[in-house]
Amino acid sequence: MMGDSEAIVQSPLAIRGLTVSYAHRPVVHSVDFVTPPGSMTAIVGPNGAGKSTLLKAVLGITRRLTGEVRVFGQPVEAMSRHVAYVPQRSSVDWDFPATVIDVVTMGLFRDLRWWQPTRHRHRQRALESLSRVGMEAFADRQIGQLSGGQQQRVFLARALIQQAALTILDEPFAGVDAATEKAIVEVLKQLKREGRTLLCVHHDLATVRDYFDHVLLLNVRRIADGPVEEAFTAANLQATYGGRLSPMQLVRLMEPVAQGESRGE
Ligand SMILES: Nc1ncnc2c1ncn2[C@@H]1O[C@H](COP(=O)(O)OP(=O)(O)OP(=O)(O)O)[C@@H](O)[C@H]1O
Repeated sequence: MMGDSEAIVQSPLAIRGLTVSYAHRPVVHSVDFVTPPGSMTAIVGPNGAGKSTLLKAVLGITRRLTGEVRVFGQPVEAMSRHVAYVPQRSSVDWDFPATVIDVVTMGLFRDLRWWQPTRHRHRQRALESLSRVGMEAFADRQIGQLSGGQQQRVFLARALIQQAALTILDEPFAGVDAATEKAIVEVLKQLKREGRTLLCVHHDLATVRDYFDHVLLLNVRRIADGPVEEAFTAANLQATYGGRLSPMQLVRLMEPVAQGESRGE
């Protein structure tokens, strides 16, 4: 049986007592959460539940009021090269003049020195990442000329090039078509098969059980977390979403996914 401290050292992400406040109002309150290695976790909760804020606080983009974030037992600040981040597409200025390959190569910035020109080897790595998301042909395109789904694939390629142990994604399926969603899910599942850990803010409750093996239900506080079959229950969803989910929606969400069937298709 693994002790608490051992579990934290082995865990790609361990959060303890995390609180974030805006204007003295806690929007994330006293959250404890540990990801098992190689897991794929959905963070779900209603609008304004603090999901994006939690991710940003983990990454140090937003200031933590209290709490501790550890990556494989070390403070996250010392482990940033092992953590890749796919931000919300809407949070980025896509008019900024940059090509697709520029954006993907940015994923290597911790390996580059300012005096080093981007080497042929780096371009090759960027092209490999782009080919994993079906975007190799767009390498020299301006990012402002891409569709929403293509932008999302480019962001994913930027995370892939990092070969990080932990990848954090904020709504990677928002505003993408079914084909892109399927392509992204396949890439994420492949990362999981490689033993990498994924943590993903996700809005579509109907696909949680098909795409993810773990879930964190959040509404300012941690309502529940664990393997999907244990934590993604009608009672926990009710506690997280309150009256926003009808009894019929809850019943549908509890129906098992048929073997070989993907709810996302
Ligand atoms: N920079 C900010 N300054 C002040 N308040 C903020 C800021 N960012 C977020 N908030 C507030 O914090 C709360 C949590 O926001 P957050 O974006 O983390 O929620 P979310 O669960 O990701 O929501 P959604 O599902 O709508 O994306 C909201 O009430 C939001 O208005």
